Amino acid sequence: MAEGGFPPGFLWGAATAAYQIEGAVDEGGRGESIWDRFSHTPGKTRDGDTGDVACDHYHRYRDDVRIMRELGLAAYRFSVAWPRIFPEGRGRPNPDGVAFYERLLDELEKAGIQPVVTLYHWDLPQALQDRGGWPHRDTAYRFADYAAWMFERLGDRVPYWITHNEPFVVSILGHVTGEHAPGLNDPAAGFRTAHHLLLSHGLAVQAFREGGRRKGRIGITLNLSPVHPASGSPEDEAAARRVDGLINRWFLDPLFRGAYPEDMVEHFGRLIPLPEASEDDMRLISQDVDFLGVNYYSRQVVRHDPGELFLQMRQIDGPGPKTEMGWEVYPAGLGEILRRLHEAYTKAPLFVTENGAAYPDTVSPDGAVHDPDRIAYLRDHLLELSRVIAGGVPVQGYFLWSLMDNFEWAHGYSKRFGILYVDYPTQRRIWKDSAYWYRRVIEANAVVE
Ligand SMILES: CO[C@H](O)c1c[n+]2c([nH]1)[C@H](O)[C@@H](O)[C@H](O)[C@H]2CO
Repeated sequence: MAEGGFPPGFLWGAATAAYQIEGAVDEGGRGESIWDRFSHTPGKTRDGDTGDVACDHYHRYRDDVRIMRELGLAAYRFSVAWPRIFPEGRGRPNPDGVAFYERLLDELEKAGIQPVVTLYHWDLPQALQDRGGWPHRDTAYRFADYAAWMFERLGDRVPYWITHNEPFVVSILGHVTGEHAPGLNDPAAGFRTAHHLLLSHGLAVQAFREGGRRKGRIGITLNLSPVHPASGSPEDEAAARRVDGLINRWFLDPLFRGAYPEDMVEHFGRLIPLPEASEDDMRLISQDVDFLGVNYYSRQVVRHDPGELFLQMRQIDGPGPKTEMGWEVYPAGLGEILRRLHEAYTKAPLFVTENGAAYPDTVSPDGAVHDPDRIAYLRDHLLELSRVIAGGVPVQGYFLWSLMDNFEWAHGYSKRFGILYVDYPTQRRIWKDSAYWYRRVIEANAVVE
């Protein structure tokens, strides 16, 4: 392939998530999620922003799919809101809930766009949280029931299923730092959550396989980052290994090696009561997947800090330019992580299921949204991706985060990741320059200027 080129059939997509774009939180029989509860809790989100309306995608999905078709997307990654399917998280399914997703699938099918469905992108039914949430082992089995019901109902229409989006973020930000729903500060609960998320993934894979030879493929999406020491000192290198041990290896090792990383079990075991990892659990967790999704945004740079309780480390800024999230622009990290996965963890196909950047986009007097920094970010990461694929790593698709500006969790609507600008008061979608650019990339199946 020429520099910047991609193989024939490479899957060009964009990604979103239910709570971040749908709105209509009280429509169609939807039950409350932990993000409804969290975002309506004073002080939890910037300016008290909530996903009550978001991008009103629940009502505007036809127009949004039309834009996807005009962009030339081959695939669209979205998540199903569990509380729309099972308002109480369990029991009787809600026909109006699944009907919304069937209408969305109809539009995608008419547009020739392949659906990539994430079953869990953080919006746990509040009713399950009230019964203990992810720290409670039973929730893993409720997820498996939900997943099995979805496979039965939509299995013939969905070519790619992703069980979970970023179990690290759900576990640590939701249950240890408290920045995300349900807002707990309980490390033991965080590690039980991580185990039960992985267990629920395994139970869902088992249900998918037992449901007969389905047309689709199933995988999981992890947020993965290279972790670099701030200096070559042994202390900083050890700190980097510890952070790598939590962000990357705490999830990769169970999924692909059938066991938690020993160095980290020893490290955390001294601080926190860790959940039991039975042989049966680890066998379920490490079943083969058809693909691995990778969400990549930046690298981590860390130094040793004996005063920090959890990992004795301090994250520091890398020297590169920063996005509006304060994340260093570091395209080489995408190649580093993808090559490491292929060499050390799995020969399964890989998908970049999220990559993108937030910048302070504004609408210019000419009505356009000029976002050269985002185009530069995307171009540099796609050039790196092209090199990785040319080097033999089987990356089969790329999903830009995000199709449109949306509810950025605790940051509310203050951060814009979309290639479509959303004017929230009017809900107008305005193509940013990056949208026109991405359409040209897709048309060329190669990075363009
Ligand atoms: C370190 O970034 C994480 O991997 C990450 C970044 N992001 C994510 N995970 C989530 O999957 C999305 O819902 C966010 O909207 C998106 C942008 O913040």
